[in-house]
Amino acid sequence: MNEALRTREGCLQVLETWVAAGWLRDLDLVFAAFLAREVAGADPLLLLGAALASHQLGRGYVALELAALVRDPAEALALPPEEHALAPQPVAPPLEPVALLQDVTLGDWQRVLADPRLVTGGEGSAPLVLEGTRLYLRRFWEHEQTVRAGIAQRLASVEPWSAEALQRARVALAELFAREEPPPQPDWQKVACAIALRSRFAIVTGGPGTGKTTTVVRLLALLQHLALSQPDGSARRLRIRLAAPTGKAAARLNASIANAVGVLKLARLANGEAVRQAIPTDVSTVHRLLGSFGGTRRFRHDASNPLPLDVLVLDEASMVDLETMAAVVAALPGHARLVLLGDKDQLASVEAGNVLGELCARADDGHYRPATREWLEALTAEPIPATLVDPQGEPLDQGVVKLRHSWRFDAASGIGQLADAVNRGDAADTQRILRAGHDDVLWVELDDRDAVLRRLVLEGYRHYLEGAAQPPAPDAPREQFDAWARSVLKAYGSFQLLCAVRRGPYGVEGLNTRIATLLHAEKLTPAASGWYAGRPVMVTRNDYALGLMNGDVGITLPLPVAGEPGRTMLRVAFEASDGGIRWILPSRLPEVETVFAMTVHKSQGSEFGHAALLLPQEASRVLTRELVYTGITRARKWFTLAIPAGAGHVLESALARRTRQGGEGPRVTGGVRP
Ligand SMILES: Nc1ncnc2c1ncn2[C@@H]1O[C@H](COP(=O)(O)OP(=O)(O)OP(=O)(O)O)[C@@H](O)[C@H]1O
Repeated sequence: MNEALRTREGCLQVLETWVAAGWLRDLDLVFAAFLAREVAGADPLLLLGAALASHQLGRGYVALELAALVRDPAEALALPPEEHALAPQPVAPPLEPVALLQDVTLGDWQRVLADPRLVTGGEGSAPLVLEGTRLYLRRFWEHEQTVRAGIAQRLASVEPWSAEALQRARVALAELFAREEPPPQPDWQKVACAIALRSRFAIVTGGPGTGKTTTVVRLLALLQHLALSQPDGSARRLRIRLAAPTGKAAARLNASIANAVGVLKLARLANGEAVRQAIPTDVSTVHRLLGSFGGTRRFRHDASNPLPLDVLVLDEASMVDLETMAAVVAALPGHARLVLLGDKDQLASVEAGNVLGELCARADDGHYRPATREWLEALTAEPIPATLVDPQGEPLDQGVVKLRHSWRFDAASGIGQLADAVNRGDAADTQRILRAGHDDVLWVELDDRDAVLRRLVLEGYRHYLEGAAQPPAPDAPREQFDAWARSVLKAYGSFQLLCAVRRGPYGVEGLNTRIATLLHAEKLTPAASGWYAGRPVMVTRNDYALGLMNGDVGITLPLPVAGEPGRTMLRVAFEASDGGIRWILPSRLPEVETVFAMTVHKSQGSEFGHAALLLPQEASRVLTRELVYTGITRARKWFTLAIPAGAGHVLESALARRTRQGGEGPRVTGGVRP
């Protein structure tokens, strides 16, 4: 074993050099040092394991997968980080994990982890938990248990239905899905409603425009109709709440739900209008729903003070991390239904835990048991394909449904086809679609002198910047300024440049500076740095006092100063979820960055008329199939893929690499599967 692993001091020293080089967080080292102090004689390798399990959390993995670590330490830990080539180097390069761990076997790990003072299989209160070959920090193991138990309990709630109740549900479903034009068979939206009706837990996953919102509104109508028409005097209105992980996602769902409720065809349901009135359209963020205490991890609603509701719909669930999901599940009353909506193929949350991706890992193939199929066919009269039936299907499979038909992108649409090819990791098909000359998909090569980039951003941003330069008359009422800000924000939202990485010439940091300079040179903005009218900014940290969340985007605009005619002052205009405009002084916004270019990660939960994805010159670990897919699916009407000259291989390598789903890398919530 490496010399450094013979003593605790040696081990901690290596960790210190890793922290100094920016490879590990301070937190990871502090955790290992704390355990070294608290437990006399703890093995140095065990301390290393603790620091690495903590490091993995910082990377989004809820556990350290020891088998993967032994197989390939550099890949399993992403150390040394690839971007370290771009960062200033410390004087002496640190010892690399590959060298440190080269002769450490799985057996060595298992031996040192058999120290019940620090590691158990879950019992007691030791700070680490070992489950199989996965090493957890206890808190995250507990979160996994909470989610697993909450889902299992709800899935087990399948109760026999009376023939009368089944008949009422069948008729109501048929009414809700009655159409002039028959949809492709089976109608997965209808099947999804039947699946969600059967137990208290369901996931509806699907790509963009497959009708997740449409489906959930019909499901809520169905549930409310059944509850309101209970024949035995127990009729009552269900308490339904809608939530999404970010303010932006909540605002978007708010608008689409309101629209979908408005167009619901309920005339033929006995209590149709009462049902419509009983479907809420206001969507809150998960944090607001749970009642967060400022920046703390505690919530007002938890197991001891459950949420007062009967049905919770959680949209954009792919962005929900394990800790948040555990908080949601813990705060649900036992009888409540939980319905998750999201696109399983998108990037997972930045925080630890790819919950939706893990839960939907088998969704493509259904795995419905014959009894489930029978129930679905009886209720919906839709034929369930035999290929999706599996007598060995797991309980979780019975609660998951994938919508398979896009209503937004028809078969001829380039965006739909491209998203599908990327999702399958089919490089040849992706190339073919990019070159096929679709109206909605463009492929461009970036040059050294930024001529193509210039054209893209001028086309994309000119419209909103010209709007930003034409404020109402200084004495116009505030409402006019609000309306102006709303129109500028809307125009800004019609185009977005997306980056895969932060650093390097095609990383978000460098690009934002270049684009600001470029727009200023074109006289579209009054300055290229500092605060200026038209500067778009993104909040980078939750600010509970201001009510702004990480990821919120605002635009800097001049606003007249009250009582001082003719004088204006720059403010940043943010659109609130109710459509109102909030004008915030720039000096009150310490944590913001310019956002002409945005990372794909930050763009999750948003959509743009035209999205342009810029790939970097080099392949890297962060460039994955899910990232490219997420970038493409941000586009509603047009998508542009921009690749630096000579970097065609970057796309191919991204398609061949998956993030945290399946594959060889550490799995995240592998234990969630009941
Ligand atoms: N069964 C259907 N028949 C006709 N049009 C539909 C149907 N389902 C959805 N649509 C239409 O397709 C579009 C997308 O639907 P919806 O917003 O429900 O999808 P989504 O999966 O929630 O989309 P997003 O990608 O925005 O999350 C909407 O315009 C909707 O009216």
